[in-house]
Amino acid sequence: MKCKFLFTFVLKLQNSFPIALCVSVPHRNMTKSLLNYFFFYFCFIESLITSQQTLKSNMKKKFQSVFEGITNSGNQTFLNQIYTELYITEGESGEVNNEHEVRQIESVTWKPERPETAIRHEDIFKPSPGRDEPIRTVMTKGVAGIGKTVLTQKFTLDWAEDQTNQDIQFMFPFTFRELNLLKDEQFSLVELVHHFFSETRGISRFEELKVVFIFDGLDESRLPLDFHNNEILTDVTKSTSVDVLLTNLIRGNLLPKAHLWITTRPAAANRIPAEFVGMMTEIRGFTDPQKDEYFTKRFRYKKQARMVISHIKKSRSLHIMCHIPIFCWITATVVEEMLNKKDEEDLPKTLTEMYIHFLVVQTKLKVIKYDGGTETDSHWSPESRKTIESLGKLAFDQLMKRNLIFYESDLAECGIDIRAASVCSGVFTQIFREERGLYQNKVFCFVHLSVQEFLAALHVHLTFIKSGVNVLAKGETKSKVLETRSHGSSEIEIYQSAVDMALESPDGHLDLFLRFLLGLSLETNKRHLGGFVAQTEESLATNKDTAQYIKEKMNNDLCVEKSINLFHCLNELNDQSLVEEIQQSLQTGSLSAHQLSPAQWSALHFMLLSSEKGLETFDLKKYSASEEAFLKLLPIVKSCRKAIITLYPFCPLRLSGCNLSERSCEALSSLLSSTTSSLRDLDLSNNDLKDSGVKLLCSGLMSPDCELEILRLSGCLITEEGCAALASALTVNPSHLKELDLSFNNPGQAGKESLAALLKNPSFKLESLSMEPAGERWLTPGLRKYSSPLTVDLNTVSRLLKLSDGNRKVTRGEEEQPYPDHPDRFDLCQLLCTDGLTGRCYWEVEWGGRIYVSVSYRGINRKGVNDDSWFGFNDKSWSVICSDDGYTVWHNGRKAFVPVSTSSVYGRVAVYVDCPAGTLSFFRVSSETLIHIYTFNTKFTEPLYPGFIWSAVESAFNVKLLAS
Ligand SMILES: Nc1ncnc2c1ncn2[C@@H]1O[C@H](COP(=O)(O)OP(=O)(O)OP(=O)(O)O)[C@@H](O)[C@H]1O
Repeated sequence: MKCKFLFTFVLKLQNSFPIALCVSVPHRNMTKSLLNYFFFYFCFIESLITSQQTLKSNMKKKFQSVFEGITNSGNQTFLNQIYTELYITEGESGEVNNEHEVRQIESVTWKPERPETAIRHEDIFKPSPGRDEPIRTVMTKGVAGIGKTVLTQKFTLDWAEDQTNQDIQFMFPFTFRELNLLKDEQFSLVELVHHFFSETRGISRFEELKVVFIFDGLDESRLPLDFHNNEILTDVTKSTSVDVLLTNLIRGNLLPKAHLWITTRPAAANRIPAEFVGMMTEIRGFTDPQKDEYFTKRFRYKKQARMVISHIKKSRSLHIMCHIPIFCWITATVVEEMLNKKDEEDLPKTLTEMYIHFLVVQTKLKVIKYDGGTETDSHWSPESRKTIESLGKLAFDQLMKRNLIFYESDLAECGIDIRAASVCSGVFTQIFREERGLYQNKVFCFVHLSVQEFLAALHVHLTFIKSGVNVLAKGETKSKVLETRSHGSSEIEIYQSAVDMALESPDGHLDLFLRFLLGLSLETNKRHLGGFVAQTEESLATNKDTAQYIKEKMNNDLCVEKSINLFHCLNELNDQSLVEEIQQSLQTGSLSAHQLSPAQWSALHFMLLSSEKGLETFDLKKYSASEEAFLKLLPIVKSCRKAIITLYPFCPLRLSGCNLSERSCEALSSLLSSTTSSLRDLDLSNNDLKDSGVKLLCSGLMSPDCELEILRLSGCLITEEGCAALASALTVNPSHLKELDLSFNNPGQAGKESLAALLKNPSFKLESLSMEPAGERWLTPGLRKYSSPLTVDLNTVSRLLKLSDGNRKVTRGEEEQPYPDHPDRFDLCQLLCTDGLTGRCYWEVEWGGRIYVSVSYRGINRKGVNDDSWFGFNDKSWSVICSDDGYTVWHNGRKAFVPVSTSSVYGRVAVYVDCPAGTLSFFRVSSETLIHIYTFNTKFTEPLYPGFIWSAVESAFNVKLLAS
């Protein structure tokens, strides 16, 4: 058809309704009908704009304030005033997570595997780099109280206030909680929208509009969401059940161009098949700076904010929990009330303490606000006791059934009638909240799952104190407990059964409950509850027994998460023994893998992860030079480069001389190829990795995600084959590795050439390649390849020492020996060997009695009996003292290590020194195995000389130099 007239209108009526019309009119007569058409069209646009503006204005009113449990008392908290940016990440993982939700926030530091791209909330639908197509469905998961609802609220409010996402024409925020109430109703999609958003009643089609549907709280959905069996529906005007509507909307059968945002707690994320989720995001909570920001916003006075921040930083448990915004709010509520009356020192330090104060604050508020009482009146009136008791029972019963939301019938089961419940929720608004759904149905929930867990634990205590019944016991045992109560053994049974129950739960849903239960058993905490919970006599002894029981459980092979929770439990019981043990070992030197029990391992994990300073370099030898230790500490190795708390992304990984084998290479390879690995510097020297280990490592090295710059493989038993594997891995991934150390291996001519060629090739980043010394000699396993024979320097030998066995054995003599005068001779009972060491050297000696095995600069003082000449007591020498008290390491008069007693008066020690690297290591030798004692890291400025001291006049004290 030929075009006679062509009208082109480009109208921009309103930001979100840009209209471009390009109309060709085939005939002049058609102009009238065209104008008619425009008239109707503009009316339609105008009605859209009006609907949008009314909707925005209503949303502004609805979402400008946030529910914080105080709506009933008339106060308002403005969202924009308190809103603190959250750390949201994009992650592909749609995996089901069965862990307890509160514990997951702690374990974020343990799971840095998933890809991490931080996203700002307003960009949730924007395509991420490398992805062009728009995202239809975004799912955001996050644990209870992490801020999912607040986030969707902020997203909607920003839109309604014309701040962000103005290309979106309509936003429809739904909650599953409300949708549950329409479970048995029939609607078309359009009717459902009209039902909740009456402002849009003038609009009958949404296909051509840019709309966003938000569905908050999938975990609370009581709709079946049966994606497999629900009928297919494509007509937005056809009536059906809400469940069918939702499954079809999510599948994209209805409104395929709409955007969907679904939020959920992690455990329910899999209720929507992964194929219908375009992008998975996760709210990780507040980072450390965001926690500070939250408290700074929350408190009117800066001084108060500073005090709270410094207080929570002192307490590990509180600081971790403040990742969760709702816990920040609980902390702020409690601290605000207490700061007026108490010093910072008296503020709650453990989780249980914090929740007890929360309860006390709420109960006091009730006395003042609702009962007309004053601050000095007792807050534990019979009514408030009764209320707390009923809530406790409800909390416990529902927790055992895993219910977080309760209906009238649930309350009736606990003997709470609906009227009383309304009173509870009206009075203790911050503890128990009443949700009013459509049609005035009432649903109840605790303001946070942790509050339910706390009240449930309180219920267990109260029931036991009142009636002697252990509500955790089943059937017969319950009454047995009642009988045995008088014998004083039943209280501990409660704690033991709670520990067992928590350990049996696969998803840890009783973990926090257990922490509270144990926390409540402390006398100090009972005192905080001031008479509400009676004190029992045997508590102190019981606590000790419970702590012992927990430690025994920790020695069973538990998963990391479980033992971490038990560790928190010990903290609640005020039992610091495990931490102290580890702290002492760390302060004084090294930990041996063979000495650590599983419980101590958890303690070490916990302490490393909680280190406030973070890890700048991870040096495995500091903890334990063993493969077992490496594999156990791998989560920390990973977390030291990606974590919310300790962010040192480029920390070098020192694993030299740690007895690692192929097993570790596999783990390292996956670390190198993980998308989140920011490992740049890896030192694997002096591990017997062999070619097979290097090949495994190469698969990580060639991954496009590996950005390693420095790799040290010196003394790793590598031959031509390993070098070839390295050369081909670098050919695949040539752009990162700058430094490769392959000295003390046997690369052969071919190996040397293949790698040297890369050095010359400009397309490779490689700048430094060390391959000397090289040769067959370096294929001897372990450090013995560096063996160097020792020769006693006869001019240095004290006259108190006697030589025998061709000068290889030295004994403390009873009489002075007639050695000639010499300026190098020691007055002290010690000697030095002849050759000054400058490279890598290793030697072994047998000792008997009490002997110092040392290295020293030649310039050490020879005359007189003073610290200047005594090995280990000046800055020129280093010693390990070997005796039946154990091994102690000394330098410059300072003791570096106090290990457990050896209770043996003779033994074998090995010394390894790498002069250029500045490392000096001492080992105990037990059936040819080297057990690491201590490593000094320093800078040697002169050649080193091996030496020995005999510290007492005992002829049995001797040193035997072992042949290499
Ligand atoms: N970004 C934020 N800034 C300030 N406070 C916040 C923020 N997010 C959450 N909060 C606080 O935490 C409380 C709980 O948040 P919210 O209800 O959004 O959690 P949720 O993840 O939806 O939890 P649930 O899964 O239990 O429904 C809020 O009432 C508010 O006090």
